[in-house]
Amino acid sequence: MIDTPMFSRLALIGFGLIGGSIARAARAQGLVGEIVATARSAATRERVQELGIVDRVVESNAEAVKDADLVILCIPVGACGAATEEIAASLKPGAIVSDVGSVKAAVVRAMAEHLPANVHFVPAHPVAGTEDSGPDSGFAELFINRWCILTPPDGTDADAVEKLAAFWRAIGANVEVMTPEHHDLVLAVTSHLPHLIAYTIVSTADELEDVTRSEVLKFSAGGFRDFTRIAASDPTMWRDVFLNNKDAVLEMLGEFQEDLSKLTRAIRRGDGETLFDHFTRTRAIRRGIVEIGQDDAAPDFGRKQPQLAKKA
Ligand SMILES: NC(=O)C1=CN([C@@H]2O[C@H](COP(=O)(O)OP(=O)(O)OC[C@H]3O[C@@H](n4cnc5c(N)ncnc54)[C@H](O)[C@@H]3O)[C@@H](O)[C@H]2O)C=CC1
Ligand SMILES: O=C(O)C(=O)Cc1ccc(O)cc1
Repeated sequence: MIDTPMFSRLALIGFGLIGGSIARAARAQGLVGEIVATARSAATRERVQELGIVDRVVESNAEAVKDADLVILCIPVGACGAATEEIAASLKPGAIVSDVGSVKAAVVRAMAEHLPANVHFVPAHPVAGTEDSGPDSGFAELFINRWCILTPPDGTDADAVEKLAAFWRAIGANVEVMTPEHHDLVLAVTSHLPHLIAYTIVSTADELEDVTRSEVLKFSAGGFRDFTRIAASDPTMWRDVFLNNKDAVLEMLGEFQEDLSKLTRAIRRGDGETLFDHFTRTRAIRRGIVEIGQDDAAPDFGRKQPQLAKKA
C-alpha cells in the first residue's frame, strides 16, 4: 500500500475480466486518485456502475480518457486500433497509454498509428487470467505472482516505462520487458497453441458418435477437465488472438505437428522406447518449471489463493 496515488486519474476502456481486475486491485492498493471506466454496451456500463468499483462510468471512449494520466485499453486485441483512433484527440499530453492484449506486434502497430507524439505508449500483457469474462469476473488478486510483459517501442521514455512497471508491481505482478515480436513467439507456444489444442480436443470428443456428451464430462480425468475449462474461454478474444498472431502461431503449430507425427509413428510401430524417452524428457521439463517457481498451471482451488493487502 502506498500513501500518494501513482496516477491521479486512471481511464479503463473495456471492463471485463482484466479491466475489472485492474480496477479492483488499483483501488485496493490506493494507486490511483480516480478511476473512470467505459464499456461498449449500455448493459455493461450499468453493471459497472452497480458494482461501485470505479468513480465514474462514461458513455464514450473519448470522454473516458479526458485528463487521465494513465489510459489502459482492456478490450479484445482486434478492437484496439479503432479504439485508439477514437481517443487520440482527447488524450492528455504526457499521459501513459497502455493495453493488456494477449498479442503484441499487430496491436502495437494498430495503436501506434493513431497516437499523438505527446503521449507515452507502453504496451503491456499481464500473463494472468481465467476462462471467465465480463465485469463480474474480475478480482483484485489476479495478478499476484504472475508476469506482466511490457513491450515499449524503441525510444519510449524510460521514466514512463518504469512508472507503468511500478504500477503493475504494486498490484502484485513481476515485470519483464521484451520486444513485441519475441513476446508473440513465446506466447504462441506457451498460451495460444495450448488454447487451440483445447478448443480442438473438446470438439473432437464431443463429435464422437459412440461417446455421449454426458460421458465426455463424466469420465474425464483431470487432463480433459482442464481442456474443457480452457475451451470455455471467450470466443471473441481468442478469435482475435489467432487472427493477430497468425505467423507465430502457424510456426509453432508446424513444430507441434512434427512432434505429434513422431509420437503417432512411435505408437503405430509399438516403439515404447521413443514414447518412454519423450515422456521422461517432458516430466523433467515440468519438474524444472515447478522448481523455479514458474508453475502457471490451471488454478488449484484447493491451494490457498494469494491475497492483496487491504487498503487501510
Ligand atoms: N481473459 C484472459 O484470461 C486474459 C485476457 N487478456 C487480454 O485482455 C483483453 C480483455 O480481455 P478480457 O478482460 O478477458 O475480456 P472480457 O470479455 O472480459 O472484457 C472485454 C471488454 O471489452 C469490451 N469490448 C468488446 N469488444 C469491444 C469492441 N469491439 N470495442 C470496444 N470494446 C469492446 C467488452 O464490452 C468488455 O467490456 C484482451 O485483449 C485479452 O487478449 C490478457 C490476459 C489474460
Ligand atoms: O485461463 C488460463 O489458463 C489462461 O491461460 C488465461 C490467460 C489467457 C490469455 C492470456 O493472454 C493470459 C492468460
